[in-house]
Amino acid sequence: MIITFFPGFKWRPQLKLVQLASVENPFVLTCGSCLTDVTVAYETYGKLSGAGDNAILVAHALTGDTHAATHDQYDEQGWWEPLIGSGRPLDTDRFFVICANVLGGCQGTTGPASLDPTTGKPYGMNFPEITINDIVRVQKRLVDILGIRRLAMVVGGSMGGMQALEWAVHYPGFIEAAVVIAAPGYSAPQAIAYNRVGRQAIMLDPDWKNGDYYGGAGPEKGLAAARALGMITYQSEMSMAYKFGRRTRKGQFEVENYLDYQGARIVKRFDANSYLYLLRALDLFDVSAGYESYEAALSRIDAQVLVVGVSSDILYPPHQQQELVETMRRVGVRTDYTVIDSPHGHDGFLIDFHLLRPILVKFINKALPVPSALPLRQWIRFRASNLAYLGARLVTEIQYKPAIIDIPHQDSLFSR
Ligand SMILES: CC(=O)SCCNC(=O)CCNC(=O)[C@H](O)C(C)(C)COP(=O)(O)OP(=O)(O)OC[C@H]1O[C@@H](n2cnc3c(N)ncnc32)[C@H](O)[C@@H]1OP(=O)(O)O
Ligand SMILES: N[C@@H](CCO)C(=O)O
Repeated sequence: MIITFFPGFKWRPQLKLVQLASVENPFVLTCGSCLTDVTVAYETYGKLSGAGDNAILVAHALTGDTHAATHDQYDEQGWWEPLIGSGRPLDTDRFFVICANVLGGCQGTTGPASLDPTTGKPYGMNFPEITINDIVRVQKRLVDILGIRRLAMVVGGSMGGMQALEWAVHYPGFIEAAVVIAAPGYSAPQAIAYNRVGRQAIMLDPDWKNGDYYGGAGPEKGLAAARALGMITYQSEMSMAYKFGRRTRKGQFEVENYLDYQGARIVKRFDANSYLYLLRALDLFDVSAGYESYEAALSRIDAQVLVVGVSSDILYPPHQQQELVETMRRVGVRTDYTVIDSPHGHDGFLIDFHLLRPILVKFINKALPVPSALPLRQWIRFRASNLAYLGARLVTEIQYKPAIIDIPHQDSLFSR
């Protein structure tokens, strides 16, 4: 087993590592290349039932990791904290929740920063091209090894939503339900265009060194610029107006400070080569790849599917989800569709938990009904945690005033 070389890899006590490919059992990628060592990092919550049928796979987005939620009160909050846990929509009293770092990532799973067994050095750009289908097939090896007979559900937003859809198409009969949030059936040219510019920012940084920068300074400026571009596409005109208005600090607009901050943060926690490979996997995503047509691919689905769009998403706008939904319905897939009315843009799926909670609960109750009524204690805990969360969110919303209204125009900044 070879673990990742990336210094930003964050070890957590609950992280588990498993080797899913070896020389005897290689993993053949869509591009035809072979990986003879695939290690996957994952975290789990709750208990697997004796029948191995209560597992939910949570698929993370581009720079996500295995830590979707806390394991105990001392633990750091996860990126989907309000949705996973006892009494929450992905109820760990009932479900066994798994979140694995994707193939090509840098948080424990094999990716470009891992050591290439043939050279003993990090793969860098020798890492083969990967696709969402490859990511999902690695996850299938993981769930098989964990003793899961059939997944109750796969759920994710953005790149995670693409994985959920890919699961439904590639493994019909193995998953009961899929939730596809803020993701299309295939990447549109505009999304590919953003990714292209992001990749160029990294590759034009002299410190990128054709991907061979491990052990030295990496392309920090390039990665920060790529992330800044990404962050713009994850938000909306309205959310930026709300958050930053035209306020300035330290001689910059606040929105510039914000992008600088996000750029500085990504270089500490993410590997630039992983960023390149995963952006490419997003570009290549087309759930119909390898099938006769889009309809033919989607008609394979026998899971119940919930598609959720975010009203202000400029990256994968709701009309892309609507097209996916219409096609699925046309070919007979049981499909629910909702658009959350959010000002937060694409990343609303990481922010608007108060909107996602009831949608997920309703869908789970429908697609995965509880065999018998919930015990009273569990029901009370569920309702109480729902109310507490809604209360906290209401307070935040009230404080969240549109800053743009009373911010004076500052010409001086433009002459810098
Ligand atoms: C998707 C997965 O599977 S996991 C990956 C999820 N994580 C990410 O995407 C990381 C990058 N994205 C973010 O940080 C996003 O903030 C979200 C989507 C997670 C949350 O969004 P919001 O709640 O709207 O937070 P917001 O964007 O306002 O603030 C985020 C950070 O910017 C900082 N910030 C806000 N305004 C400014 C500013 N004007 N100048 C500098 N920094 C700022 C905040 O302090 C906060 O810092 P922290 O994360 O260290 O606490
Ligand atoms: N903000 C997400 C990407 C888009 O959803 C992430 O960094 O994973």
